[in-house]
Amino acid sequence: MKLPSSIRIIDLAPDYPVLQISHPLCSGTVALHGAHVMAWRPNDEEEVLYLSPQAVYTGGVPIRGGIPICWPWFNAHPNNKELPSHGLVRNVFWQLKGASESKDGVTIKLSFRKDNWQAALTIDMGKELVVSLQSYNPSNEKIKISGALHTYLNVGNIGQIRIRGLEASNYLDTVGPPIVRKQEGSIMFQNEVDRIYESSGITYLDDPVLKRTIVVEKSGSPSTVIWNPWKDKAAALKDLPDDAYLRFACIETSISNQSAISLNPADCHEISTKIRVVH
Ligand SMILES: O=P(O)(O)OC[C@H]1O[C@@H](O)[C@H](O)[C@@H](O)[C@@H]1O
Repeated sequence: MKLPSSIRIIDLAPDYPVLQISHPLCSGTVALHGAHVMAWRPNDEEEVLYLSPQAVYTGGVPIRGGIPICWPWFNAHPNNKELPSHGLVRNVFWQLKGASESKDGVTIKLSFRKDNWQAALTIDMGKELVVSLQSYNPSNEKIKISGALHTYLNVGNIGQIRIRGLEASNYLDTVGPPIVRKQEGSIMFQNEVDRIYESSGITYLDDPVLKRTIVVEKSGSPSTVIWNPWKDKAAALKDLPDDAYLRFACIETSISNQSAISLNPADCHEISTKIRVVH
């Protein structure tokens, strides 16, 4: 495939191709492995996504940071614990289907198919980042899908950020025995946070250290996951520096397993996340 001048392909590791985007409006990196947006920033901004300096670039290993695509289920499989966490597609190479550029940015298209699981991802990168995941049902039977666009956002200091937009939403708190709670006010981080909010609304991450607000809009997604592993869990993750929990918060455009979507034969469902920075 002939790539436009603002996109070039390099091997980050042997047999590990990534697309490097260098456009007048933005720069970024997309791995074919996992159809993974590893980095993105408008050219006048600091990096918007957090990418672990200890991320592993080998087939079969999910990349820590950026935007992992969790699909067709979220976290542990709902009834088969032997299957990989967060689905089938974050640790395999996707097919590159298209790459184009315009004055507004670049568009990259990737696809995945294994048996009756078929998905496509469109990445629009410019002053905003839009990632859209289409799930298809190529089979003759109804299938169920859930998952997440598991976005790691780069922050100045986790202890000083605040997430708005989920006030008054119910959430499933999964730190300890799962329990439903109601959000009071905005979210601040003082320990591990692992929550599935019932919300299809916009969220705002206010960062007084980097002096910016990251706005996350979404569609096709009935739940928003907020995650930070905090100190002990971060230390247990080999592909994350011990103190890296201070540097990111995940706001995940998701479909929880509880609200999995049924797809009839030939049906398609799209979830999409749109990220921008405001000052
Ligand atoms: O370590 P993984 O498989 O990438 O998962 C990271 C986290 O992903 C989040 O989406 C989940 O809510 C957490 O429970 C999980 O720990």
